[in-house]
Amino acid sequence: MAPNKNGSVRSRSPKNKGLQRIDASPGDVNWLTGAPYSKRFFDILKARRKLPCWEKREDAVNMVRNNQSSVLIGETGSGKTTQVPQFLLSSGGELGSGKIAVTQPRRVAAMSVAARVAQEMDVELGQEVGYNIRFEDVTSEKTRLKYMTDGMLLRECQTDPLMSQYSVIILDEAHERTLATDILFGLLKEAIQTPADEDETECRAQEREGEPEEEPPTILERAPGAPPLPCGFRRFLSVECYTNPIQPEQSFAM
Ligand SMILES: Nc1ncnc2c1ncn2[C@@H]1O[C@H](COP(=O)(O)OP(=O)(O)OP(=O)(O)O)[C@@H](O)[C@H]1O
Repeated sequence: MAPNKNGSVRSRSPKNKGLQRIDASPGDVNWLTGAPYSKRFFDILKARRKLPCWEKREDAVNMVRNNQSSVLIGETGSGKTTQVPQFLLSSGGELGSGKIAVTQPRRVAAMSVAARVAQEMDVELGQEVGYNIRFEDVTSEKTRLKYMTDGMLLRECQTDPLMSQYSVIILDEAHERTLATDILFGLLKEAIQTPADEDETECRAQEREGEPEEEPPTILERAPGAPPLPCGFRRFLSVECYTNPIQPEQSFAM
């Protein structure tokens, strides 16, 4: 990659037009608000372009677009939490048609990541990017990207089991196996169940016959049909992305 006239390095432009707009140039306006971008936006963008996930942005979008459930694996600090939701939102189409939820096991993480992403997108926290933790809902009607504790999403499921306001649900820090995230796995799996998934689950059950001890399902097994997208890093952490195309005519038994 060669430095451009501003001295910054820009990676190969993705084919997806929505993704092209997050790699803004001076003079562009914010695709979310229509306002001119601030100087801070471009300072942060320079750093974002160097994150490992940035290079994989088109792959990440295609993976989530083409699969009902996906697993993203990358080393800590590679941009899974802050970047990938932005890629999905900006890519548009079905993925950007509803809100994007990103769960965090901890309240502080939900708040601080939302604040960081709001800065990166050059929007006011609580507007296009917000967070929802117990006793604190910093979102608005404009909110497209919502960081929230896994407990809050679980609570929402009680009144909306299909999580119909979301086009994508990302269960972040899934390896931590909090009770709420584990229950969400089950609820999401129910919500997106298809005959193909059932076949695959059945195959796995047959493969396991005769094994001396049942191993707990791994993250990959809990997201059937999900091809993992490795980013080639030293240490594996996981983010899980579930697309939930809104199909109001279908009813699911929960
Ligand atoms: N609040 C912040 N202030 C400044 N930089 C930040 C902040 N949050 C994240 N970053 C930067 O963004 C990069 C990507 O962070 P992000 O949380 O998306 O990574 P991650 O792959 O999700 O990591 P982890 O697996 O540890 O959750 C970090 O390397 C860091 O440089």
